[in-house]
Amino acid sequence: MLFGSAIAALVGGVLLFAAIGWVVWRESVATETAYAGSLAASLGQRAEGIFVDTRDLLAGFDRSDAPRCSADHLRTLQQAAVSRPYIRAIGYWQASERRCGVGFLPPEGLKPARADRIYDTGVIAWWPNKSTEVGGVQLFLMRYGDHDVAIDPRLLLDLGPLQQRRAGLWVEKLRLAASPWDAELPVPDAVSAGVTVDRGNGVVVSRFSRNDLLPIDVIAVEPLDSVWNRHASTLIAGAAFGLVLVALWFLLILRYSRHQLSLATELRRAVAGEHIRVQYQPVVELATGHCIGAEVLARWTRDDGEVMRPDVFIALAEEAGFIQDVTLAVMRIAVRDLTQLRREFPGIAVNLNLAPADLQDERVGTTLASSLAAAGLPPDAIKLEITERALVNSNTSRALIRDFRRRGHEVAVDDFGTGYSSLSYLQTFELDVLKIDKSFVDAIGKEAATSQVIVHVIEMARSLGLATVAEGVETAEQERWLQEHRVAFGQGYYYSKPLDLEGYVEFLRRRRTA
Ligand SMILES: Nc1nc2c(ncn2[C@@H]2O[C@@H]3COP(=O)(O)O[C@H]4[C@@H](O)[C@H](n5cnc6c(=O)[nH]c(N)nc65)O[C@@H]4COP(=O)(O)O[C@H]3[C@H]2O)c(=O)[nH]1
Repeated sequence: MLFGSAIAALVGGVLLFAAIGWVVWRESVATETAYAGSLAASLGQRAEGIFVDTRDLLAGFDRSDAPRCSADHLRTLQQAAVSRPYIRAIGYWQASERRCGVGFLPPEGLKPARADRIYDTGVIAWWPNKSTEVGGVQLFLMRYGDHDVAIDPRLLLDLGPLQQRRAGLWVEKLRLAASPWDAELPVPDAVSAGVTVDRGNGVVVSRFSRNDLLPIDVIAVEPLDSVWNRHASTLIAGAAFGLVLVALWFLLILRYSRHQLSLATELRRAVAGEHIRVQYQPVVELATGHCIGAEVLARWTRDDGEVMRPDVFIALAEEAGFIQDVTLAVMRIAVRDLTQLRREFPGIAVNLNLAPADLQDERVGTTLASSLAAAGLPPDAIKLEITERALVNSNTSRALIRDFRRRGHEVAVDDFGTGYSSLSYLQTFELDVLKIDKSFVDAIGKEAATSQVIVHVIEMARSLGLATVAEGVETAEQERWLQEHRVAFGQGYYYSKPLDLEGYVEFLRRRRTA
């Protein structure tokens, strides 16, 4: 069972780790996808900017007063060409002939053939071809007004550190530039605008299109692998860290489980070896101050002297499945002590705590009956306390409670108010006493919301015909309040802490003489 929870913890840890990994990976892909989209846009906007700047430059030349092809005119053109790396030459046209120009030109000057396009924007374009080739590079010519420029198309894409990315620039259907220059790229018509994740080909493809001056398209392609490569180190570091955490978590759970397991074994040994002790906490009649009995509380001191709290070791025995052995051990001591107590204090009774598992079969009931009979004690010498969570809706527990009462035991519901039992639910069980939980008694005289709940609990008990015992009474003020509200019995440090048998006998003697 304990190892079961260790395995569950491991599976939970691994699942959590996987979930975190998946989210990190998805975020990485999303970031990269967004970046790939913005890559096409930024490359496209830059190319567009070059065209617009060039058009403005050419318009400026047309406005200049310098006599055409004069030294002044050519100097102005030269300055403009030098300051723009993508401009290889600037020329002046008269009618349909290039008259003069500057730049890196063949000896006979540029003699471009017929223009390829004349756009409504006033731009005239020559696609790169043999007649625009200078120094082995076919240039893109763009004329506006009476001037033109020869642009090195390779410089239209500022590629920067592209890594495994590929990008291309199209003007109309013509691929003007690409990086790398022979990059395999889909044509713009085959790609929808924006960003597309093409898992089949393992790429993210983005397209940017603009038609302000010329119709341009930029396609950028990014392999999904490169997303992994870029984020691999972060993911691996995260994974390693996560694995270390899961391993630590598992070791911790394993250690805890082993500790619990060895603790359970030690407890089982203590129960079998009759090393479980008990203490008695007096229950007092509030109207008279008489002690009418006590609650039996189990005590366990470990082999190394450590005193274990009962709510810890009772839960451990429940989890490990031998709580009935603990109940029977406590019962044996209580019956033995009762024979002594009853000689001096006839009519005294003790309350025995039953765990939910004690109400699942008849073992506790039959052993209790035979033990009492063997000791010559009447059944009313032992009252039974059942926690609210033991009042499960089972026919067995209902029948067993009925049997206990038929045999003459009073049955109390313990820690009432800490569970979710309603009045109508309680009605379905045959009970005698309702023990009001300490948390409600604590709230007496305080402004806490629970301070009102106790009033309802008392009324509820009354309407069901149940006697009431207030648990955890610590002050005279609480006692007074409980008396005023006609609560029958009280138990708590105000009267006494749990006592060994000798201490309890002393307590009873003092109360008798008081
Ligand atoms: N602060 C404070 N505490 C007070 C006061 N009056 C009583 N108590 C404590 O409240 C607990 C009352 O027992 P419980 O509600 O049945 O709660 C018990 C009961 O549920 C369980 N338990 C103890 N013995 C047995 C047993 O033999 N069998 C089963 N099944 N459960 C047991 O362990 C729980 C804890 O027991 P204990 O540690 O002995 O703690 C006891 C007692 O020492 C008070 O005025 N102030």
